[in-house]
Amino acid sequence: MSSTERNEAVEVDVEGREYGRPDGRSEQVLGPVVRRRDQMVPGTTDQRLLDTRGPSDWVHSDPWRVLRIQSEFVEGFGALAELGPAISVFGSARTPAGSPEYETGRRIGAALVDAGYAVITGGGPGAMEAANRGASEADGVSVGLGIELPFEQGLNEYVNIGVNFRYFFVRKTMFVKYAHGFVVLPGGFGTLDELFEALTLLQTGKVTRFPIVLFGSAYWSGLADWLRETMIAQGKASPHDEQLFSITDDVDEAIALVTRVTAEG
Ligand SMILES: C/C(=C\CNc1ncnc2c1ncn2[C@@H]1O[C@H](COP(=O)(O)O)[C@@H](O)[C@H]1O)CO
Repeated sequence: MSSTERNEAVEVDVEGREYGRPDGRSEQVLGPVVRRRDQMVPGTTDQRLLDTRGPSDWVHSDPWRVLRIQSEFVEGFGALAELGPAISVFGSARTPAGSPEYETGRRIGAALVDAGYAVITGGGPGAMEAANRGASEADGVSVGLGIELPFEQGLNEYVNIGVNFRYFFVRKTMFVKYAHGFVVLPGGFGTLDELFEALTLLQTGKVTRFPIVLFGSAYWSGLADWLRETMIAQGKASPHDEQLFSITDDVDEAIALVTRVTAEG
């Protein structure tokens, strides 16, 4: 005897599995959707989620990447929304632990905490570790926004809130969105990328009142000279764009400069 003969509401799918309601009612509830009589479909939503096997190449497609990107924004916003006032500190991943530059980063991290700020870094080694270390040793909030890189790497041990990102551009949004300003220690391409992202956002008015402090005049003055004498002199930026950042060698002055806008309200 077939299942349809046993019970009118129970039907058989193409693979011979029974579906429909065994209590005799021809109705199917699929989440918010109700299906009745000949609109009923085999199985449940959970069964289709858990039981199905099919092609998997869609995980490498752009629509799926869009969802992954969206989930990074969701995770980042969720982790950082309640952070309170914070400053992002950038600098070279290659700054050796214990070097004078590293110790300066550590002092800056601690001084920012003493001034009432959380410290956000890229969560990696070198200058990032130094700033996180100073912040954590001062019992402050020490945030590391890590990035997936082609080689094995974890968040430095001084991070006490960490979020790992796949996409650089999502991570860069977090550095700006959750900080009141940037302190930039000597660094390479990664540091310049973060610096110029902020400068571009400021220049184009996408962010306002966002102090950028370059720490270390011996390192940064060559760049500042080139910006003034070549880029601005040849009309590729405006003379007032030079005022989008400050340069200092003094930790206390760096903290005063980077927190000035916030302190002034
Ligand atoms: C080079 C090594 C590790 C790199 N690991 C990084 N981890 C997290 N964030 C990084 C890393 N490298 C670059 N960044 C980001 O760019 C900035 C530093 O780049 P730079 O080229 O060294 O200036 C930094 O602020 C990060 O946000 C092995 O030691």
